Amino acid sequence: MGPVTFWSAPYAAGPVRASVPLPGSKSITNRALVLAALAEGSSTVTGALRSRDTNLMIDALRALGIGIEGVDTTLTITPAPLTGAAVDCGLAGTVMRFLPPVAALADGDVEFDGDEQARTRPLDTILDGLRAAGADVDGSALPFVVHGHGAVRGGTVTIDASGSSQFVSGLLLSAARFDEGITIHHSGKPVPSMPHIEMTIEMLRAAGVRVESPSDSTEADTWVVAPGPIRPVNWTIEPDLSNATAFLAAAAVTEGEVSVPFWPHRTTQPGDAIREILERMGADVVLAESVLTVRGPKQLHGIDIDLHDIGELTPTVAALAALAEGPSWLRGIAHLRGHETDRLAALSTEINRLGGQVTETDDGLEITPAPLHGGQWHSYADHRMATAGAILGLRVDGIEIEDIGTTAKTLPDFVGLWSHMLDGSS
Ligand SMILES: O=C(O)C1=C[C@@H](OP(=O)(O)O)[C@@H](O)[C@H](O)C1
Ligand SMILES: C=C(OP(=O)(O)O)C(=O)O
Repeated sequence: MGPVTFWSAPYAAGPVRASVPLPGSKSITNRALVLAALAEGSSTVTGALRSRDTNLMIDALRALGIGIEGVDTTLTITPAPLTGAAVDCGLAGTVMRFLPPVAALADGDVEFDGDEQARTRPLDTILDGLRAAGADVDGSALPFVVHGHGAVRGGTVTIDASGSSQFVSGLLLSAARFDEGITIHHSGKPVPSMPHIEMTIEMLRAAGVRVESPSDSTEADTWVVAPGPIRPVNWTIEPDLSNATAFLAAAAVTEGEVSVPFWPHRTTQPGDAIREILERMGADVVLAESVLTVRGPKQLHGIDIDLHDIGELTPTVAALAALAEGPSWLRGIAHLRGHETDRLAALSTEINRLGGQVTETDDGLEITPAPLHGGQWHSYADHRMATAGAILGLRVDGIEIEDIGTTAKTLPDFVGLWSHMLDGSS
């Protein structure tokens, strides 16, 4: 670990006005890579995100024997027999939850490890689920080993996926390659981040896999994947809408105007919900000809919102709420305690350090706006904590953000894009 560095978050003296094109979605890129690796022929990925999380996925698949060629955002993936390997998950939920089922199909031992902080992220649910599907797995958290035997039986498994939707997505992505496919029953509190499971299902169907989800059967909380081939696909990746939210928030908090081009008309990305959130908070939001434009109001309203399905947006919404004129309640997000860091604790600690008034509840945050002052903002190796600090910095002079480089998890050029966005502002 290098020395701790702090970045002076730029203060916006006036309204921010900019158009900001964003790189590809982390969630779609990493699903496309996994499906391409398991397909029956070569696939391409165009507009891939290249960031720490996606590069870890690429490195891991290569280590498992998959051919991945190409430069930058255009990749060709050529499946090959899966072999034993060592996989570095970093802090990437998509790598640590999507690859164990792939590893179980390999011939040989696959050793998983990751960042120190990743060792506390929940994994037991998916590793137990894999064992129930007949895989040979040692361990319940990072580091762990999957002893691949070239095939997985599959069948019916019951898991409690209330901690993360990625437990369901991870099993679904590989299940067509299991001898019996898979039937997943969820038993427990509601599964969070359902749009991310929809994303998995849509992408599986695009690759010719037969999937039944609760929305097309009478059985709640049950997903079924039939065994069968995964077709190669030429994937085109949408821009990352969750990363876009920080830039759109810049317009919302400075009475500015920010546009994001190539906004999809229909998407499973949770980031799309920022449109409704910003409107409810008083911003003017227009989607026309694939360009999303947000115009900030004189003063943002507080919001009472259940973010269970779209927890990824919490750090942005918390920053907006801290700068609003009335109180906000962010609910349904207890599972954020298992994200990159305990995001409920991190957001309340850091906003309060700057003079804010945030209380953690059982399943969320209560945010009462208070005059904020400059000071240090700790990132906890969490890309979205760092970007939340940057949003506050636009309105609060003197915020110093620890380890802004952590944004490379999903957006390596955050500083460049943020500075460029501010170039044209007065
Ligand atoms: O499948 C995915 O790509 C993701 C699912 C969600 O995870 P949780 O269900 O753990 O919140 C989300 O928060 C994460 O950033 C990405
Ligand atoms: C929770 C997140 O990431 P991960 O994919 O590592 O779970 C996130 O990006 O907000």
